[in-house]
Amino acid sequence: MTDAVVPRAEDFDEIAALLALAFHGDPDPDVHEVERPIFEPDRSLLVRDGRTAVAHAAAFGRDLTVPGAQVPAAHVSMVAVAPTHRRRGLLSGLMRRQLREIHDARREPVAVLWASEGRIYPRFGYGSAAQRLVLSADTTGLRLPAPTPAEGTLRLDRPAAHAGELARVYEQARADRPGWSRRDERWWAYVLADVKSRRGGATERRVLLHDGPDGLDGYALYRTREDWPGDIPRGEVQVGEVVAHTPEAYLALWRLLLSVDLTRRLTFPVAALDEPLLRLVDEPRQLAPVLADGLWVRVVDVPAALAARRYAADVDVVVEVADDLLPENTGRWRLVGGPTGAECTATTAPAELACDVRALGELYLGGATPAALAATGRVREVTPDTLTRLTPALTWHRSPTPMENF
Ligand SMILES: CC(=O)SCCNC(=O)CCNC(=O)[C@H](O)C(C)(C)COP(=O)(O)OP(=O)(O)OC[C@H]1O[C@@H](n2cnc3c(N)ncnc32)[C@H](O)[C@@H]1OP(=O)(O)O
Repeated sequence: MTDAVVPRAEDFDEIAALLALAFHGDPDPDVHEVERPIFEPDRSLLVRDGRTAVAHAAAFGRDLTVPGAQVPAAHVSMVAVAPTHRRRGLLSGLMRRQLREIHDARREPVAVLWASEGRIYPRFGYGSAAQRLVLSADTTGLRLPAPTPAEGTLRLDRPAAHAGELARVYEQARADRPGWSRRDERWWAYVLADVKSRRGGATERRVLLHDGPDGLDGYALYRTREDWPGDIPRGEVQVGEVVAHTPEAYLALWRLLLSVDLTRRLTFPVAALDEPLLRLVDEPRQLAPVLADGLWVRVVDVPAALAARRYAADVDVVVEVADDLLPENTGRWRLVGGPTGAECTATTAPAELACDVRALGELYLGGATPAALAATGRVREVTPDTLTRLTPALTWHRSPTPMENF
């Protein structure tokens, strides 16, 4: 078996075949053509046994919105180990090397990923940072507040014709949404790609565009799937993302999505924990929200990461961090910051709070409270009242949202 190597662009099909094997799919040239443009070979690591690819992990360079700022983040994905080579430490080797390379390059203070299973990544220091609600709604009789004249007009179309407009709406909203990643043209093409074999029996993707008084101010991406049990219409609306700048746009989009003729169900797997829809419908229980993990954050460079985000209130605290994989992070750090900026430096002062690097990841986007993590034992209050003092600074006015499973 070889040590992990950096693959070449032409190795992509082999890597895609390994991913298909690990994720129980068949190699699909249509999927390959969608994924090829986002593949960054020089950010990938590949292990071969003889001439066969047996393990792979990739990273993509994208900016991530964090509380009050944008941070370059290694977006880790395309992780797979062949069934014949699992549980021999190949993933562990790839994760260790990948984290070391991200750390030493000093460009990206954090790494992020979506996990196929929640138990895989905590051992590598990833913390569940942006949880989501998976909505599986029974829309029968579900009502929203009555429309007001301020609601604008809706247009329905194929998304590819509107990529530029969608990008503008998304980009404007993204600045205030921790957990959202920047999408350049390549990523918009990836997000809007609509491979037939991946539709699961649903229609092609559609875009619903809302025009308010100042033009386009919201959109929704969705599909529908027909279902006629016993000749009774029970179709499903599958919502991918909803972005709206105004309450009127938000309401108008959801009004249509919740009332598509011949449908009785709606799914939306990436609702925010503070999703307004839960407070708008007349029977929130019919949305049947289920809590799930979404975006996991690995703080790779503690002082750079803590200095890069903003804090909702002034903070001055000494934190003792433990990191088994990147020992440079282990030690005491003084964080001084607030709404306009922050500094984080090594210190010999006594610690007021102690935590492992996984807990820092959980706290990083402002979604978890220090007290909740103290209850897990991953955060320890050394000086009384530190948890109470820190909570308003570390949390944020919006729940972080895992917007896109990359
Ligand atoms: C960001 C993403 O791309 S997420 C996608 C991840 N990929 C997949 O889920 C595809 C299918 N699964 C796989 O390819 C492999 O099983 C992987 C990548 C999840 C794990 O690869 P492996 O090489 O088997 O992991 P490795 O041998 O390094 O395991 C390290 C430790 O994690 C544990 N572990 C690894 N995967 C899992 C799992 N799915 N569930 C539970 N424990 C796991 C191992 O038991 C081992 O524990 P130990 O150190 O206590 O013995």
